[in-house]
Amino acid sequence: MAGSREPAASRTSTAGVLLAPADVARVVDRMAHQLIEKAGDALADLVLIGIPTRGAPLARRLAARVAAFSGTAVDVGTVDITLYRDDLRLRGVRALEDTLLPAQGIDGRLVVLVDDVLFSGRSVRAALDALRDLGRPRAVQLAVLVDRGHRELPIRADYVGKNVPTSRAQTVRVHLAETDGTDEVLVTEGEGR
Ligand SMILES: O=P(O)(O)OC[C@H]1O[C@H](OP(=O)(O)OP(=O)(O)O)[C@H](O)[C@@H]1O
Ligand SMILES: O=c1cc[nH]c(=O)[nH]1
Repeated sequence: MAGSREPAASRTSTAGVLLAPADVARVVDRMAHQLIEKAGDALADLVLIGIPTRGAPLARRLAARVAAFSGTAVDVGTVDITLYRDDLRLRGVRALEDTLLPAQGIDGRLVVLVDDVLFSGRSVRAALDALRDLGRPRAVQLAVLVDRGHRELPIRADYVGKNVPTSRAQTVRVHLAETDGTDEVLVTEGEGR
């Protein structure tokens, strides 16, 4: 019917477990294959830089899977975005995280920023600002396990594990074995991030 719309309920996810451990493993493997395919001959130049907290173990996992599938070792690192956030004053004091770069650095290389959730895009913007102080990559791309929409900046991911339609009132929680004891992605109601 002209002008008809999907009911609102079908445009958001139902609260609960969105990805179980096996799903997370499958999604990470798919992203690793996509990284290999898109990097092509530049695979040896690839550096996966995780955004703490959970982007860091995610980057290490992706690197391990890329190496397992391609036979090419991939450099990993982490970038602390704490002091680059535009909501520093709103969020209060947070401990600084590690910024760890591979020995070769990032100049002239293909850097893929890795995070667990992409929401407003402000964490990624902060990571881009932090990278600017660390070197000059040939190109920077973005890989996220979950894109939940609601961008507030012109930022999009090059690799998305799962697109999850959400309402603003919902929260997406990613748990990883390294930080939380298990792998899962949850959608919860009403935490209002
Ligand atoms: O696109 P955005 O609106 O910036 O939201 C996404 C960010 O939010 C979460 O981090 P959070 O700041 O909650 O810290 P954490 O990683 O330490 O949990 C998540 O890990 C992303 O980094
Ligand atoms: O739902 C959200 C929003 C921002 N960051 C998260 O980790 N989850």
